[in-house]
Amino acid sequence: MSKPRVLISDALSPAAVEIFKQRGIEVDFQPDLGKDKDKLAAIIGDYDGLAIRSATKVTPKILENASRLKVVGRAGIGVDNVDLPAATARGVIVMNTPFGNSITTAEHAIAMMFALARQIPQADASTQAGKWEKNRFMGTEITAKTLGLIGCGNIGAIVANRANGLHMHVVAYDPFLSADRARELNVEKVELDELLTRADFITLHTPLTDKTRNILSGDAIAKTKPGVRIINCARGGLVDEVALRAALDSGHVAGAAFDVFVEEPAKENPLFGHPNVVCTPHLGAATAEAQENVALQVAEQMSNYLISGAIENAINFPSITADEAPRLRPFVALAEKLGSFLGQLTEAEIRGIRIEYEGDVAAMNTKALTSAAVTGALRPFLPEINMVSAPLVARERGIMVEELKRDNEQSDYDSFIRITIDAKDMPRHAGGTVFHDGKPRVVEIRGIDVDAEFAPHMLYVRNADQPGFIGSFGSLLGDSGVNIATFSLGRDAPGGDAICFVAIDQPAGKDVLDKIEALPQVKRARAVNF
Ligand SMILES: NC(=O)c1ccc[n+]([C@@H]2O[C@H](COP(=O)([O-])OP(=O)(O)OC[C@H]3O[C@@H](n4cnc5c(N)ncnc54)[C@H](O)[C@@H]3O)[C@@H](O)[C@H]2O)c1
Ligand SMILES: O=C(O)[C@H](O)COP(=O)(O)O
Repeated sequence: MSKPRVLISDALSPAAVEIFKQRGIEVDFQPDLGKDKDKLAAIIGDYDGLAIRSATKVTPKILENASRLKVVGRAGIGVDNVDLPAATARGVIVMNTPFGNSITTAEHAIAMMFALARQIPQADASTQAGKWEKNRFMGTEITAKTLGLIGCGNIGAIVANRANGLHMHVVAYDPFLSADRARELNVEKVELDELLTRADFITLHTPLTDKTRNILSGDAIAKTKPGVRIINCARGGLVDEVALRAALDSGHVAGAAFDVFVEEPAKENPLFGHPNVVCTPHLGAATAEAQENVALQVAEQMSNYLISGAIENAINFPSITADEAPRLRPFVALAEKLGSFLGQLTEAEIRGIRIEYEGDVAAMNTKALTSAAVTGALRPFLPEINMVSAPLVARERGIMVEELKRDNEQSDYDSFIRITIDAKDMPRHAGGTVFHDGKPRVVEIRGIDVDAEFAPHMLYVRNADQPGFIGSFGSLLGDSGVNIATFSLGRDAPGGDAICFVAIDQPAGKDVLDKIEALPQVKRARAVNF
């Protein structure tokens, strides 16, 4: 098998390159490539992984060309430069490093607050211009002032901690902040309107979503305390820049410090040129420490996924730890093959897929297993589907996916998975397990016990349990030049319904299937491939 290949298309710390190499992954480091979308689109098809910061835009067009891509790793927090639905639909895992640059970004917000309070950039420019304007720069003290946090997650909490150390009073608006957590952080949880009227400084620490876009709108800014200072080190678009400029011009807002802008790179912006505005070019995460943290972490996470299937910090897939990955792998194969078996038998519209987990497997990462089962079931109809895209694909098609878990008191197996496809014509179900050899096996089809390993080419035959069938079936295959590798039989009762599941060395064509179906005992014969 060839080595996985990763492209780094943004300015990550070179520490990432070393990690990829140590893990046996081929790596191309082209730190400016992300800015050239056409060049990226032209070469992305050669890579299994793409490591980025915020300059690379992972658009549907890039993804369309990314035929081998399995993972996008964001060395940082925000993934708004990645088209998540498009990545998910193409089965590409998107992972980030949610904590590696939080301290650094919180420190930047605090630095911005001081820069505003004491007009440090303006005083610096004036002093170095030889003006010595000692009376021009009258600042404001931070101690005992109220800091309003909009968003109190990882970064907001660190800002709160530092602000407490500065003897500020911290109020926070965050619908997901619990009363206990607020107490622990020594912040006062308030509604947005109260924050607006009370805060001397407002700092934003939410992602940009439909709910947070323009959370500081013109109306919200009008409710703020006269003389308020506003800091945005989270995402451009949280504040209405035009309305803020007007409020700065009128003197209602005393200052604004922005690291992020509606349009980036920000070459022009409504805030630029105002004497009380301080801007930095999206430097929140730009410290040597943070960059090393996120680069090392993303390279480790991507390598783990590409080498062992372990998934950490994925935005669009449940986590699979490195310990869990090897235990889960045979069950992923079992779930996918059982789903595939039933999917291949199904010709009518699929309305639902139920996956039952019994015994030890019920305690495993069943979300991943369910995705594998759905992948197998739908792949005969949708060849591009994979474990990442499967839940979305099922949802989009109105297919109900249901998971049930039970202990295994009733079962003969330590672990047992049964899948039922509810199709418009009839439900079909099959169950399987993994033995100590790590090989997935089918042990139940239509409620009838069997015992068969999966093989690349198989025949599935339903027949009446009558004498003479096995002999004529075997002769027919032999006469057709089809060699039987393994043969597994089951029946519900003597003389009742029987099934056989046969591994064959050569694929069986339609002519062979027609001949099998012409045997008097046979009700149905299908070729299935794994
Ligand atoms: N400037 C930079 O370089 C830089 C660096 C790192 C992170 N960031 C950005 O900072 C932001 C915060 O990062 P984080 O790690 O703290 O994220 P986080 O997910 O830990 O915290 C975000 C918080 O926002 C809250 N929130 C969500 N919707 C809200 C709403 N409508 N109103 C109020 N609060 C809401 C959430 O409950 C959560 O507590 C992200 O947008 C991230 O991309 C910027
Ligand atoms: O979301 C983030 O992590 C920050 O916005 C940092 O972005 P950057 O890696 O492009 O500096």
